[in-house]
Amino acid sequence: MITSQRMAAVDRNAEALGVPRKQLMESSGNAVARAVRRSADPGARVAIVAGRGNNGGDALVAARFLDDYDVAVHLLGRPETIATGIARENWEALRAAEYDARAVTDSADLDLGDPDVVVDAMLGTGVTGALREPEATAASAINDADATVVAVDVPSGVDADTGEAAGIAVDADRVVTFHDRKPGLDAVDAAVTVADIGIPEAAELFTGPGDLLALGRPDRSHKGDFGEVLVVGGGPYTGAPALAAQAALRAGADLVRVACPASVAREIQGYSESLILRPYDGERLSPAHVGELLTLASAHDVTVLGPGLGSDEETLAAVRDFLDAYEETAVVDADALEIVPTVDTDATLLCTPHQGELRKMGGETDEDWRTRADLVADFAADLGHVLLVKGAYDVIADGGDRRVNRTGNPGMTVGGTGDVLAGAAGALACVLPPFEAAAVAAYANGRAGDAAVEENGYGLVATDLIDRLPAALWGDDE
Ligand SMILES: NC(=O)C1=CN([C@@H]2O[C@H](COP(=O)(O)OP(=O)(O)OC[C@H]3O[C@@H](n4cnc5c(N)ncnc54)[C@H](O)[C@@H]3O)[C@@H](O)[C@H]2O)[C@H](O)CC1
Ligand SMILES: [K+]
Repeated sequence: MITSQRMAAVDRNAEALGVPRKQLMESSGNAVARAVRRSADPGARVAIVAGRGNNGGDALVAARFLDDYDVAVHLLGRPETIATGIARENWEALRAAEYDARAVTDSADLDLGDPDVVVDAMLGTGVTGALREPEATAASAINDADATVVAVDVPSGVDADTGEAAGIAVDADRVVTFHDRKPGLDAVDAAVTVADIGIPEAAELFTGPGDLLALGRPDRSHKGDFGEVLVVGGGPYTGAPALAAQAALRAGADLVRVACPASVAREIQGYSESLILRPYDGERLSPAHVGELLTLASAHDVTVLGPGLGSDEETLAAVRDFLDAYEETAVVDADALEIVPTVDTDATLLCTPHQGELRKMGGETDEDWRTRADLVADFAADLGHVLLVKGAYDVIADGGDRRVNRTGNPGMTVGGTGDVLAGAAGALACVLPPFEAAAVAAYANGRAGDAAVEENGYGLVATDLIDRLPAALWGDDE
């Protein structure tokens, strides 16, 4: 099963791996032609009804694979309104090769003839709302035809994720869907074929520019309108909470506050005026502070728990008490991680251990990233939380899904890059599900580190990553 949003991400990742969309469209079109061959013998009359998007593009390709059929192509709309270059190029190829291909601008002019097969390629995963004209009239003409209806990817008018139709939808006999089954097809009464269109498995397994699409594009007037992050950190160490807080801001959080011991407040403030501190009395986090921390945390979307807290037993007892009572989303990092396996919490946790911390949590790791991915996936399933295990290849797992991040470089083993990652994950977890937030945070943190090394060579320091997070998250794709 794959949702439309994830399909778009995988599509983009495939392109970044060197498999361009036009090649995917050629494979999709070929799969559509094979479905027509399963529906009627050569010589049969095939009416292709193509929309202006890539769903239509797939069928414009299919026409070239059906020369031994009597094919007529009906493009709904003027050719210059075709939405993508790859679809337009396929239209122009049909015209240049003098296929029977006509543009229908008024649905009253749509005449399917008396086809044996109709290919429904009006709309696929790009449909929004009820079918407008001319697609709506075309859909009823298709439904009235005495023909086998082959739908491309999803019957037009059906939402690929829910299977619902906001208005009229094509009633297909067969559906050829691409790469993986769409959830909405379970609600469709048709014979569904899943066609492999040559998307490498790596496009799903490895993070890539497609994973950033889930973020949307904040308009230029302001950074991502994300949410509010509380960093609970500081004590023995003061740089860590400051790095995490600054990273959360640069990764799109609207507001970040740092809850820290009063004894180190001035030192933490010294890292940046933009930090808003909420000091609690004393030198380190202790159970006495947990009540006020829970109140403070309830005014934020996500808590980043751990940077610089230290591992004093009072502090760890406070971490346990906090997680026992907390029910929202928390990124857990550094010394706080060792509490997670034995705490029974209703909170949604995104844990960011390096391999040493993973072992301290009771997890296993391995030098080979494939083995490590299996071990981390199993441990995440036992733990019941999201794991982002840092390494040359970061492994993200939530017990179901898993992803591997390849961005980053050896320079990033320098102290503090983990705090930056935790802060970025905190901001992203305000707007994305924790698994996606972890994958995007790992990808962006590594890309920021790669950009820093590209510009300055090695000798990277954690603060070099912070300023590069916005470009890594919203910059032009690779
Ligand atoms: N993801 C993959 O790996 C591949 C997908 N392919 C095919 O691409 C379509 C998705 O294409 P897209 O251009 O994003 O959208 P559609 O063609 O489905 O529709 C967009 C098109 O339709 C118009 N539109 C939207 N809503 C309505 C409406 N309610 N009424 C009328 N018109 C509507 C919109 O304006 C656009 O013009 C996917 O399904 C696959 O078939 C690739 O080709 C192969 C790889
Ligand atoms: K369709």
